[in-house]
Amino acid sequence: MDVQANIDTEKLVLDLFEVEGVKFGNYTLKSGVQAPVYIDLRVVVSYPELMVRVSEMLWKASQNVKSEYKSICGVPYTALPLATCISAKENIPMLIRRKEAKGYGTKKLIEGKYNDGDNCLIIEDVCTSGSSVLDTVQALKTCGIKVSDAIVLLDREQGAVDVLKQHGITLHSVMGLNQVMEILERSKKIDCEMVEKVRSFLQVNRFTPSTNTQPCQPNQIKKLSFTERGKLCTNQMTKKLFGIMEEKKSNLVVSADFTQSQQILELVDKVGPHVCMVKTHIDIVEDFSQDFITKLLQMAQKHKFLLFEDRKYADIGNTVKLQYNNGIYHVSSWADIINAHCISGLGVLAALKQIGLEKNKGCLLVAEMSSTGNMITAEYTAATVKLAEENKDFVIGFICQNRLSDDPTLLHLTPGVQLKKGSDDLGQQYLTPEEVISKRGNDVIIVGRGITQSADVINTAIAYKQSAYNAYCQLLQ
Ligand SMILES: O=c1ccn([C@@H]2O[C@H](COP(=O)(O)O)[C@@H](O)[C@H]2O)c(=O)[nH]1
Repeated sequence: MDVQANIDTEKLVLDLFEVEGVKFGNYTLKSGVQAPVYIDLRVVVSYPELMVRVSEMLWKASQNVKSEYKSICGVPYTALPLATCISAKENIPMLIRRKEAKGYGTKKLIEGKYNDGDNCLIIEDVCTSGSSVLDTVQALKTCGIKVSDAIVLLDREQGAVDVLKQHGITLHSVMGLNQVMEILERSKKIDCEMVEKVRSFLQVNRFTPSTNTQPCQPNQIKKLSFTERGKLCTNQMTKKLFGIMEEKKSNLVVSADFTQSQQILELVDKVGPHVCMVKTHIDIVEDFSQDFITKLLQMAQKHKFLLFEDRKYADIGNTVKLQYNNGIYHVSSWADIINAHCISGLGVLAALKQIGLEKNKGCLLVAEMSSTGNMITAEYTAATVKLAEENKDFVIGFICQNRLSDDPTLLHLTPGVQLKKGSDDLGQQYLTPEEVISKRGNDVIIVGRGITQSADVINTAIAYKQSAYNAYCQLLQ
């Protein structure tokens, strides 16, 4: 690094420290991990001179990029104004990645002009694992745009270089966290104790490139208890569910797939003390009545469980809205949780949200299915996970077969569970509770016929509950 670059970096670090862009203390990161240092470059928009300086340094670092590129794209949101400054000053076209689910208009993931096969340079403010860069790369790829390089102002040096390399992307950084620490210690802004604390944090908390493209393995998942995960949630429904699971020591959902309301009520009264949730298919009930719903709600209160209507909404937004709120079932009036396939686009989620959000309801996205030959692809699952991560105000997790997201505030609920591995004669496939929780790293088992068709419903429910909860406890050790 030349002398001038060193001076510029040092000044920038001190200025960022002054405006609290770099902070020390005890911070909970997105992954749920506690960190002694937090970098928050969102503040630079309030200091235009600083913002220009940061963008100039990013541009300087981009001079090391060997590949040609047609445009730049900032990772939303913090790097958006930085990319805008570079684009305007250097006269290089910019692309914008749309982050929110947009249920109307052109539904474009990427705004701006581009051609198939164009190369785009990514601009980012801070890199930890490289996952935010990869999200933007994925969105660009969906539109036929290639990415070979990314520029970041501050690399936290926790493994992003290797993770991105595995995806064919070279990460160029203006500075690393260790360099930031050296500058701040030299300038007496922090003491050597803090430097040591951050260094050992960086050593222990490293992200490594995955060895395959399969969903993350349980041993990669942070060993947080349901209570600890509940504390990280801002979504009240997720928080509530984590609380019930811990209090009742149950990560069991029973699927009450009976066609007579009395059968359901009898089942629910027996298994209620042992489950965190009861799942219904309300449209198979032949004698549906408001009185049945009233009694079901009373049971839910008596035994402290949530009600999940497994309707799997999948139509266009307007229809879904009517299905959720109207008809004879008025699902939104009694079900705490519903679920949806996002096959028809973002309108489904937008519609359910319009009704459910103000009633404090939760939604699970169907990301994988248990049935043999189902047509869900890896790309569809990945897109569903992204949608969930971007809509956590309403989405509480997934219906899935594997752990799909390492976000501790998203729940993974798995149907297709019996005490013995097997299948039925209509394509349903069963895994054991241990396989689902310990090996695959999911949170909750959903059991239907394994319990409902047993001669001893109560003791069978207890056996499933203990098996799933013990598997969860073992993961924590
Ligand atoms: O992929 C999926 C999604 C939902 N289900 C539902 O779960 C229960 C399973 O019942 P079992 O009697 O335990 O087979 C049922 O209500 C399904 O509609 C699923 O099985 N797989």
